[in-house]
Amino acid sequence: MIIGLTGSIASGKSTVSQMLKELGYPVVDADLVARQVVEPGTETLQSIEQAFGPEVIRADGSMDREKVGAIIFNDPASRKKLNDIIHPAIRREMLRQRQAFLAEGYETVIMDIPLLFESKLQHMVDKILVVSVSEQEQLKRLMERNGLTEQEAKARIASQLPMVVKEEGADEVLDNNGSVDDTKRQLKRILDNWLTHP
Ligand SMILES: CC(C)(COP(=O)(O)OP(=O)(O)OC[C@H]1O[C@@H](n2cnc3c(N)ncnc32)[C@H](O)[C@@H]1O)[C@@H](O)C(=O)NCCC(=O)NCCS
Ligand SMILES: Nc1ncnc2c1ncn2[C@@H]1O[C@H](COP(=O)(O)OP(=O)(O)OP(=O)(O)O)[C@@H](O)[C@H]1O
Repeated sequence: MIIGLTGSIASGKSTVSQMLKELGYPVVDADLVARQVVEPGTETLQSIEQAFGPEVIRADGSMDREKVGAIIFNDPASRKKLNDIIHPAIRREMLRQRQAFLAEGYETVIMDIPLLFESKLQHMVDKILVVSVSEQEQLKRLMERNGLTEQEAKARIASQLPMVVKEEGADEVLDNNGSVDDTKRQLKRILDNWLTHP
């Protein structure tokens, strides 16, 4: 079974993904893949430099993530430009990693994809698990984790589909407003249910 793990920014996907790894599941992590496909020397990074200018490349040849983030989270046209360049490469690499895990004999693979709904990737997975938090908790956690102002954090939240739309598209919603232990309990219950009654 291919399980799609998604949610909104700072809703707790990485926290849940870590729990899944500890339970022994293989995880394809879209945020990690997004870093791999723009490593220095890749064609994707060259295209980004052409589109956004040499100022988004650091002296060591890597992408300046802070600069690119400041541009794309505040401007939908730039976000689309970046997505059009980077998403095909991300999708190819995610499918390759998924195949590799299946070929190794894993029967369940987790695909942690923050933009699963925005990029209409529902077809890539059999079940969708949405990690959800209240708007208030999301804003607080995002500001704390990334050291962002309220305005910067709100711009990032607004660059994705509303939480409620993702919940509506989910097979199961995991409520991550409570403690990490509470989230782990919910996760185990959902997995037990899916894997015993697929
Ligand atoms: C803009 C970038 C450089 C900012 O890097 P940074 O290290 O600050 O953030 P990180 O990559 O860890 O992403 C954090 C979260 O931001 C959100 N996010 C990232 N990119 C996007 C996007 N294009 N649109 C909406 N939300 C996004 C996701 O929820 C993601 O989990 C980076 O996010 C990026 O390269 N984005 C484009 C690739 C992409 O769409 N990644 C999302 C997973 S497919
Ligand atoms: N149940 C919880 N209680 C308290 N803090 C939490 C809980 N779950 C996650 N956090 C914290 O909230 C922040 C966001 O969580 P996490 O990084 O897992 O979110 P994410 O959905 O992966 O974010 P992103 O979309 O940016 O990759 C982190 O600092 C994390 O430690």
